[in-house]
Amino acid sequence: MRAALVQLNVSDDPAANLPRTRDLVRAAAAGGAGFVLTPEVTNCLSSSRAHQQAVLHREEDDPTLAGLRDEARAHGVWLLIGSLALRTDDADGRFANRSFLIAPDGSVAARYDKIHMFDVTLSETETYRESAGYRPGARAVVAQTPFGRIGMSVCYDVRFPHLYRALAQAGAEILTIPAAFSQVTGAAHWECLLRARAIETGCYVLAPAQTGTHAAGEGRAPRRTHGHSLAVAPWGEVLVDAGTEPGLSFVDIDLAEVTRARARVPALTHDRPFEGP
Ligand SMILES: O=C(O)CNC(=O)[C@H](CS)NC(=O)CCC(=O)C(=O)O
Repeated sequence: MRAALVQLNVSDDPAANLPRTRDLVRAAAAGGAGFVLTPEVTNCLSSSRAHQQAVLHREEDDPTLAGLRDEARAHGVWLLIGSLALRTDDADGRFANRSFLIAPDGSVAARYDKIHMFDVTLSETETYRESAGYRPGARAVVAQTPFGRIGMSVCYDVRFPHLYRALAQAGAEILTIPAAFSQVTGAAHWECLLRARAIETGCYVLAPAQTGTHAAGEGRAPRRTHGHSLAVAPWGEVLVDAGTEPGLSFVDIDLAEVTRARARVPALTHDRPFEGP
């Protein structure tokens, strides 16, 4: 099975982003991919709550979701929409950071709300308060496809290894980790974290990423993301690194590699109870 990682440089204008994303999904299908993956916040990357209020939709009427479901159906591909920023009915007005698995008939096969919120002060000039704008999820999701079971996650989740252990122990063979990783932490941690999650679980890791400079809204410095969409094999080798330009990367998935890695080092079955600390 061939997968394609779509690397994007989205703006804060969902209507401008969608045609570019559709073109890349179409090109991925034309290139033989049966599974296409897009990054976190495929519809809109914005740090301005006011702007998000103006341009974001609910799941039921989100044009990016509708357009990409059409694209999956038109080409008969499985599609992981890394995430969409969506309105919710929450009283506090927070959005959902929701990942979707779309089946080749265009239906929603699974959805996952990002659990861990990036509330981090990287420096005096770079702070993130994701939980102020987004409502965290509270449910881990494994979804069945004809080419393997998918353990879903988003971006900052990658720093919480117990989530991935739970996904793998629940049957996941492919972990999806779509991201909009910051340039600073990406340079320091991204590849290492992704390879560790693959090695610990004996899963493929597919991590489509945002890249480059993004508009940030009034009075804020532009956001910079790391790029380097990555595919990692269950034994830990990097199979594909997309660099920093938007575009497509293809990778072949063979579930026999999952079996082989886990047979060589069956750590996933060696958990032991312990007291303390
Ligand atoms: O804000 C949005 O609209 C979309 N969400 C994101 O870009 C999120 C939260 S700010 N980014 C991350 O989780 C980066 C994690 C990261 O960089 C790390 O773990 O080092």
